[in-house]
Amino acid sequence: MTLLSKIFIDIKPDNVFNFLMIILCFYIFHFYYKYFTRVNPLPGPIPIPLIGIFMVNKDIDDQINKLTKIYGYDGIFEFYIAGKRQIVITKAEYAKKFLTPSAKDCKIYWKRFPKVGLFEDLGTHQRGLAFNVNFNNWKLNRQIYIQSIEKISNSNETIKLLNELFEELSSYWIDLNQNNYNSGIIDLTAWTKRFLNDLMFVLSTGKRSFAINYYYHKLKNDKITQKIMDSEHYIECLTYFLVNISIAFIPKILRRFPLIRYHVDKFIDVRNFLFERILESIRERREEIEKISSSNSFDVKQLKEDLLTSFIIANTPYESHPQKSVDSSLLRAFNDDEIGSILFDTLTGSTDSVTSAFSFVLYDIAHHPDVKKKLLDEINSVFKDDLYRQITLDDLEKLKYCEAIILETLRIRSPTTIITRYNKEPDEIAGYKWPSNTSFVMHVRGINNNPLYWEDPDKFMPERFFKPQKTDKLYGFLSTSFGAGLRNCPGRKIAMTEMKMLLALIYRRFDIELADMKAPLDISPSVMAICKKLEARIIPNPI
Ligand code: HEM
Repeated sequence: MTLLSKIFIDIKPDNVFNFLMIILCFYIFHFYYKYFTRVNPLPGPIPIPLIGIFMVNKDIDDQINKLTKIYGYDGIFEFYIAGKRQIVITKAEYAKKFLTPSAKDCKIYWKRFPKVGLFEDLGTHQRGLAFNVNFNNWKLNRQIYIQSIEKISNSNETIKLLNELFEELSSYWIDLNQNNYNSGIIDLTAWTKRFLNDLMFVLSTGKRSFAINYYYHKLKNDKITQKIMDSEHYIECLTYFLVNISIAFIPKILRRFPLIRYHVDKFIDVRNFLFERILESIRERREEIEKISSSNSFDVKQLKEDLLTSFIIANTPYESHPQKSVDSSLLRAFNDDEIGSILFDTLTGSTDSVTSAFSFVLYDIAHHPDVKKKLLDEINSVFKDDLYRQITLDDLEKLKYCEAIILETLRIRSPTTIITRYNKEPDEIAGYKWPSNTSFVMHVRGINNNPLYWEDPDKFMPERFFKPQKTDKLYGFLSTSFGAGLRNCPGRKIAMTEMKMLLALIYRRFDIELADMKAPLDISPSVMAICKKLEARIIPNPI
């Protein structure tokens, strides 16, 4: 018997407890020693070791917002999340290096995360977009992504699809209304999420999913087929993944702890299920493309314009715009896992974000009758009495007030709470010199509601966007909700198209009354402000 095993056998439960207590005391001492000797001490709450400062079961965006109001007056403060120091920036001037980065700053502040724990274990940190930590690989993916998403963001086909899906949705709403389901009250967040999922599924994979169909039949207690049920399970998984994304960052050493282990395993199962569904679509589409392209009369124009097709033909002779200024060793066709990772980021990033933003928009309109009146006036002036014709791209162009409402909602409250960046090299920010790998957190609401840049920042005034804003000069765009600089949100155009279309489509034909005007927004306690539900009475306008 070795000396070591003898020692372990001799250990009694009391000794184990004492040993653990000594480690804990040591950890606490070490934590506070590092805290009190940290570089550039900034204002901020004193952290609790391991936990940091946040109540994990409460709206995190709201908690950060309260801290910003207490400590963020100078544009920079600090807080701790799970034992790690975060430098919070609430002044656009200090965030300029992330917002409008020069070529040099791009390289320094390109990283969103230093490590992406679970994704590294799954090997997906070198693929896709959102969690990719390999600069050259990300750059190529991003270039191809921008070209592909540009094609669908403002196309006539996308607008036609939105019109058609809405016809289906409104027929369900009218039927529920006629049958006085739940006294006319429906959950608008639940419907929007399913509508947007069905839309993005077609735009991404060319295939239809049946989430709105499922939801309607579920409410009516109808019999539901397996195919339709699958769409619903998929949506539940998408939301679970996004709401619980912080699980991916739990340090490896903690992942097997009894309570944590269950959540980590569930998170991986959900992620694998979503990924497998995407891989299925890729395999099907590859077969279709091979079949069509083997014909003698094949013309590239015969191929569909969805994202999946664009990724499959990227870096192949079928691609119309070959990629430039990227690492030439990467110029080969994507394999299934690479395409899967890009589509995965699209499907997880596009449904709950737009759903929540749109739920906030509906909530704000309901609480501002003057804004609602102006919105209805604009809709009436564009569509006159013709409420049933398809909305076109030209109509969308004219809906300027609609757009201003969305921007104002996103300014006041966005689904995006924070935007993170790590500096690859030591650098100076806000007059302080920071070592490399400092974690910077741009607080979206902190900048979007800062009185330095916005007149009456707490007031809901869509009209403000008809005048130039101070922020135009600072970072050249109106809202930091979609992130900033080199790594900003590539889906912002399609997100705005979806929300403008939905606003016009809904208010052209329906009136919305919130079920409880006094209720605050119902937000999940997650790093992203995901709206859980928005109950409202939806009343068809008299024809
Ligand atoms: C209102 C809706 C949306 C909001 C508020 C939003 C916000 C954001 C933010 C803040 C980021 C990080 C930006 C940064 O770090 O600077 C981001 C990244 C991203 N978003 Fe969105 N987004 C929305 C909709 C969409 C949609 C509709 C899509 C896809 C169709 C999408 C796809 C992505 C992707 C792929 C990334 C990762 C980009 C990269 O790492 O290069 N988003 N989004």
